[in-house]
Amino acid sequence: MAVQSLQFLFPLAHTRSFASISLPAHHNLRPPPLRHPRASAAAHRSSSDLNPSPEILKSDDGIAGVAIAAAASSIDVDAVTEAELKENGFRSTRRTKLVCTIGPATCGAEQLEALAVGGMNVARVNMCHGTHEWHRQVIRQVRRLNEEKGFAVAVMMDTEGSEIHMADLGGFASAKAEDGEIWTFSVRAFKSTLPERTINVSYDGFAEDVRVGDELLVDGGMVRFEVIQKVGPDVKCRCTDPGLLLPRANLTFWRDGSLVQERNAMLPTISSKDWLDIDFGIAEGVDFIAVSFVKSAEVINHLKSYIAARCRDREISVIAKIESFDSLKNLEEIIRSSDGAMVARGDLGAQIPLEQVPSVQQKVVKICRQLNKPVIVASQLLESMIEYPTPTRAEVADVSEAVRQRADALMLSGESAMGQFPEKSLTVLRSVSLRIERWWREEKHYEAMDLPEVASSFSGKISEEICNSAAKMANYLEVDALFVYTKSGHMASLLSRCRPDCPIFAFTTSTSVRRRLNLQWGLIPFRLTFFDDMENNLNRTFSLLKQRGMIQSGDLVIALSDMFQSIQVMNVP
Ligand SMILES: Nc1ncnc2c1ncn2[C@@H]1O[C@H](COP(=O)(O)OP(=O)(O)OP(=O)(O)O)[C@@H](O)[C@H]1O
Ligand SMILES: CC(=O)C(=O)O
Ligand SMILES: [K+]
Ligand SMILES: [Mg+2]
Repeated sequence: MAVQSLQFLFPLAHTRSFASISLPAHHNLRPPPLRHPRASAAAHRSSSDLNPSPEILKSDDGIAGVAIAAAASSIDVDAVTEAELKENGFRSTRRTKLVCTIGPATCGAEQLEALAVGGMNVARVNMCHGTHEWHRQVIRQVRRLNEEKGFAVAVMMDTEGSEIHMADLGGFASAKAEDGEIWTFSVRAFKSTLPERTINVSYDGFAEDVRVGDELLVDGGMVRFEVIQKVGPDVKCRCTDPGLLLPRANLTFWRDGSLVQERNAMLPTISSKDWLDIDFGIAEGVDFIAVSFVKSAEVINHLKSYIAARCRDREISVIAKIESFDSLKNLEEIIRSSDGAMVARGDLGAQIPLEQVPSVQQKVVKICRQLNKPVIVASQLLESMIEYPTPTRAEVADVSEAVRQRADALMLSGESAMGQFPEKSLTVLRSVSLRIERWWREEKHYEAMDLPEVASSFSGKISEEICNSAAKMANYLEVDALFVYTKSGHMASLLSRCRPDCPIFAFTTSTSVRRRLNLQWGLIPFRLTFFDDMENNLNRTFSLLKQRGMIQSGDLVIALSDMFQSIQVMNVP
């Protein structure tokens, strides 16, 4: 095996510090091959275009349907990635991850499997809707699919939060508000059916807080009303922008062009109902908890210590949803304390003027990258596909922009939860991501982003330097893949932060770390039992991956490990 290795052996407290560079004698330092043959072959093969092409996920042996056992001697591979790798080659695997909100349109076993085959990396359940029983079924179904069919789909639970929202629509899936119609928003408890054109509101102080003349925005402005009269607990409003009212839609009210935050500003970010949902999520083993309407870092820290005290053997990542006016005031501090962030553009667009949403998105994506936190861009990416089978050109441009910003993940909401074309929507996200990523690589559009140091310890600094250097080397040498052996997943995420040109194969010992890595840009997570030495790990990985046809002799890889703090460059034997 041709190996060049660069090792930084991190000193334990009682050993002496030294760094070594070892090169096997037979191997000369030579200029890099201009283009690796495998890489150029892959680049010429079209991975996919805008036309839905589900066949890219099928392989000759129908791998997506093959069960993969988790024995100590084997490797757990995402069946979908495996098929994508075989089909498209290393360089053309998708780097942008995809999150799908699960709802009535996608909660069945077959629909969930279709999403997993279509490239869903994370399934999101929104606690604003549905019962615990419903959510439990979905979560268990995802787990079953992972176990039986070799997927590595992670589960994200999204809290309701205690902002003001409408109640259910008395059993109706939606209601149409027409221009000029008078609707009543009320906090009264109606015993039997709701009177016509009446909406129940979740927040008791509603009628006291609003004033005649205020503008009421449903779902971030999808429907608008003007408050015309207050009668006790009832608020009469005239519809000024018609549209569809959906159950439990968010409500905000504006006065003289500014968002009104009266007593509702005192509502807790995590309500008592949210705490019950969080307990439920912990018990069901979710991988991520996304916290709605985060206002400060304290709430994130509080939740993290709550989780740490309850799950000793595994971790749950806490994602801060950036969707409130207040979150923008403490943005950096919130992101720093969290394990990732979501640009939740739906509610965000109801709390700040719409024209500010794109710049906030760009800012959040950038801060997350700098602080090494995964970031999800969410809401209305393909909104028209709730009803229609093709996206608008503007939606495709929006998706492209998020991919171009190199966000870790894109999310479907209503498109997959209750739309008519969930799988097609996912196909559009997948093919636009692949196409834009490839274009970006071909055009060599590297943005020079300063990556400030994030490590707090000396050993952390070494890991960070190793990852930064390895990513640079990978681009320069045009290697086929970076291999990283990491127990905690940290070194994999540091590599992902560099957004290298080649995919990152992340090997980890834990299925839970593996699922959580599935949210991060460019990472292809595998589960593997580690040996104590790197040589054995590499040899076994090569032979397992070669057996599956995922790598070939001669492929050029750079391997890193957080156990040995080393960089090795080699051709697959
Ligand atoms: N579990 C569910 N059961 C029923 N309907 C659901 C469910 N999850 C989502 N939906 C439907 O899909 C729509 C979009 O989902 P989404 O998760 O974006 O919710 P949302 O109500 O807009 O809130 P959020 O701001 O938390 O995203 C919802 O408005 C709802 O109509
Ligand atoms: C995703 C979400 O919560 C929003 O966009 O509001
Ligand atoms: K929510
Ligand atoms: Mg929201």
